[in-house]
Amino acid sequence: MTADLKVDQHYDLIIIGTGSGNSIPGPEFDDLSIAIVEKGTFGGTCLNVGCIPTKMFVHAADTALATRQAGRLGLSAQTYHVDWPGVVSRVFDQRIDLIAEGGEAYRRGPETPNIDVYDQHASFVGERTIRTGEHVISGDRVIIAAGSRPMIPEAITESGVHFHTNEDIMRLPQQPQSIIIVGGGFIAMEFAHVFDALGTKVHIISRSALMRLIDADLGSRINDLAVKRYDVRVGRTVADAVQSHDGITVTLDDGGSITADVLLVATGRIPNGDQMDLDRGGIEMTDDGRVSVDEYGRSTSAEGVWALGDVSSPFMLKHVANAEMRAVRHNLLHPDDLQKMPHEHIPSAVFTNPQIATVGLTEREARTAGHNITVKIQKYGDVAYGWAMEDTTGIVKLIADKDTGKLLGAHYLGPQASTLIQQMITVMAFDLDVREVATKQYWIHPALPEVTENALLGLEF
Ligand SMILES: Cc1cc2nc3c(=O)[nH]c(=O)nc-3n(C[C@H](O)[C@H](O)[C@H](O)COP(=O)(O)OP(=O)(O)OC[C@H]3O[C@@H](n4cnc5c(N)ncnc54)[C@H](O)[C@@H]3O)c2cc1C
Ligand SMILES: NC(=O)c1ccc[n+]([C@@H]2O[C@H](COP(=O)([O-])OP(=O)(O)OC[C@H]3O[C@@H](n4cnc5c(N)ncnc54)[C@H](O)[C@@H]3O)[C@@H](O)[C@H]2O)c1
Repeated sequence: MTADLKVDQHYDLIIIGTGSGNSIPGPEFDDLSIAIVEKGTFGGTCLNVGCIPTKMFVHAADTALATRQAGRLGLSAQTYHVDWPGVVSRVFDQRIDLIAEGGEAYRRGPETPNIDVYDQHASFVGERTIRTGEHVISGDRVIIAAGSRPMIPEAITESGVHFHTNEDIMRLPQQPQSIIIVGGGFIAMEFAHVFDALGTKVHIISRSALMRLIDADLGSRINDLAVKRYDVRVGRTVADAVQSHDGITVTLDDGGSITADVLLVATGRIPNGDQMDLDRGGIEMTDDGRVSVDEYGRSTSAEGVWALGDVSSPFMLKHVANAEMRAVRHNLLHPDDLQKMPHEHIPSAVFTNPQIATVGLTEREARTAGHNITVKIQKYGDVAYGWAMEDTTGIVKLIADKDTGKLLGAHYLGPQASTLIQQMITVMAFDLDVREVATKQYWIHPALPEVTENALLGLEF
């Protein structure tokens, strides 16, 4: 396949993508020649346009919203001014961009002399052979860690209007007065909170209910809360869009229309394998567009090729990409002692307001799986710290197996959900019996985890 190709350089290892892929080469790899190929900004999605900058915006938004809601605590407070360019500069100029630049300089510099960096798009031209810009390089082993990109509905691309995604919305030069967000999942919910809390009028258009895959008891509350803050159009999609003096006017599939300053598209993400001529490398894809790997991260069709993270994983989350990276790194170093990709009890959190966090099965999934279940929904407002916060909407929902005492699912909607859930992640990871978890440890009084304690005590066996 590669016989008639002139290969400029051969490496022991090629890594495509510097998100989680960049964490593979540690000291154990110092005696290997390594090529890292990154066509975009060093550090990938999470660092540059994903998890980290969004949460830096969310923290500012949480502060602004807490100020807006301070009246319920008997305080009179107000956010007088949002210095949007200042927020953007704090996030990017003072933090993110420095980290990305430092990461690239480190890989290009004298500390990692065994590593060459290529900065052009990589595509396969043969078995474990890649073209990147003018170079053709080959490797004994290749790791595809090329991530994913935003999926844009055809009606929007065809309309020709200027739209934003997570890749540029956080670098807008000025805060918009109004924004249309298309999508009702993780990204839409986080940005809707950010913009609304900072004073932008938010319109959401979502084909499905907001957070469609969440447990139904949380889902109904999330959707009820959202309509109080945003103009929400669920069950709708975009039929057309036009640019005008006033901004962008989107026509919905029911004939309605919305005009706003800017348009943000957050309708899901596509793994990037489809842009890499994988077939020329003999690399199979799954029906839903991911690089096909076995439970150890090896390509199911191409010897010596591995994949990890969004490009191959069923879970598009950074902690999963990192965990898969650790498994693949171990497997490269210990071919006789392979570790499985850790895909059990994967938690996630959405940093909207109120926060959402979930691990394990929803009630419906637990019932469908045939478990004999016990369920408890505990309100934040029924524990002391919930009173302190005057919380009226937060809940914890726990689902356990009545026969075994094991936790099947934990779902939080409310302040600090992403932190509170960590105890339930531990319970599932270590397969603890919830009856003991409730009673055989101290719970600090009157701290917020008492909401979890009460939920556990409320499970009936
Ligand atoms: C707005 C947003 C917020 C998010 N927030 C969270 C969160 O709070 N928590 C969480 O767990 N997850 C979050 N995620 C998901 C998380 O960012 C991803 O799951 C994670 O970054 C995937 O890592 P990766 O290494 O697989 O891919 P990436 O980090 O995307 O890295 C892939 C790299 O490969 C490069 N590349 C792609 N194709 C090629 C090619 N052909 N040649 C050369 N280089 C190539 C890309 O430029 C990119 O730098 C968020 C995602 C988004 C978009
Ligand atoms: N905090 C986090 O962990 C975090 C944050 C952001 C993103 N992520 C990851 O990134 C992934 C992608 O996020 P996302 O929000 O883009 O996708 P998503 O899959 O979470 O949600 C997509 C939403 O877009 C809607 N939609 C799809 N096509 C549409 C159309 N044509 N018109 C109107 N609505 C449409 C869907 O109904 C759904 O509500 C997430 O699934 C998650 O894995 C994680």
